[in-house]
Amino acid sequence: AVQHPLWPEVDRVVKQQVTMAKMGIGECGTGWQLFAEDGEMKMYRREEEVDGMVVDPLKAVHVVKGITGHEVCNYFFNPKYRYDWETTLEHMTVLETISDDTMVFLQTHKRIWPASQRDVVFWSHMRKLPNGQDRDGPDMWTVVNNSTESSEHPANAGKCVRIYLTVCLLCQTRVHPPKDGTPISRDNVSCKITYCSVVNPGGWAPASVLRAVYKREYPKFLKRFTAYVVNQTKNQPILF
Ligand SMILES: CCCCCc1ccc(-c2ccc(S(=O)(=O)CCO)cc2)cc1[C@H]1C[C@H]1c1ccccn1
Repeated sequence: AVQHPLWPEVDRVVKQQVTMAKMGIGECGTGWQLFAEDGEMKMYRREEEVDGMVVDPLKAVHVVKGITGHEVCNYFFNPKYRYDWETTLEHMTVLETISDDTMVFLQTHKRIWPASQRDVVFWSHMRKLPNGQDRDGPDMWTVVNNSTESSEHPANAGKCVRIYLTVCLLCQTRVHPPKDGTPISRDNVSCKITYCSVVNPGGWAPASVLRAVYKREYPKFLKRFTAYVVNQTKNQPILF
């Protein structure tokens, strides 16, 4: 089949992001600080500035009972659910559907005082990853979101400042088969979620404001999103 012009970039960025997401916090270089913890959820960030702008990379690890990696990635990737869990979203448009697992989005996010409102254009790709090592282990699933250009929606043409991001959601399903050989239920599955993101806020915003926003928004986002998936799937057959 004819390749979409974005495909080589999608494939390269997905492989690069999954490799980094698989690395433990210790292997990801130095300077990571734990900045939020809530039960199984641990959030780390590294303080980094590019041209005087805060672009702190973020890495969160969470283990959620009762859901699978395939289910988590479906609810993160599929636009029809996004308004349900993405609280900072003001508007979302699907600019292009490249395939059933690759789409291009335009999103405007709610303004965060005193900074100006932001928007973002990104491709989003969902993929099942071969479970290299232990053959019979459950698969891993990922969604990678990466900023891209759009000639119809040039950066900073309207009221919004364009932000640039790379996000990787990497999910590993864990099954704990019941001792008595009864069929597997949601009590026997859990999902290890690794969420990595680097957001360049585009135009200038005070470092103190950005860091306060990230500190507040990221834990809220991951807790709300995972609770949403648990609630959506609880009475449905398990999707491995
Ligand atoms: C002055 C603030 C400038 C930056 C505002 C802003 C915009 C978009 C985003 C963002 C855009 C996409 C994603 S995603 O993971 O791809 C899911 C799809 O929506 C994630 C986060 C983040 C933030 C920063 C608030 C911070 C923040 C952090 C987690 C959630 C919401 N807001």
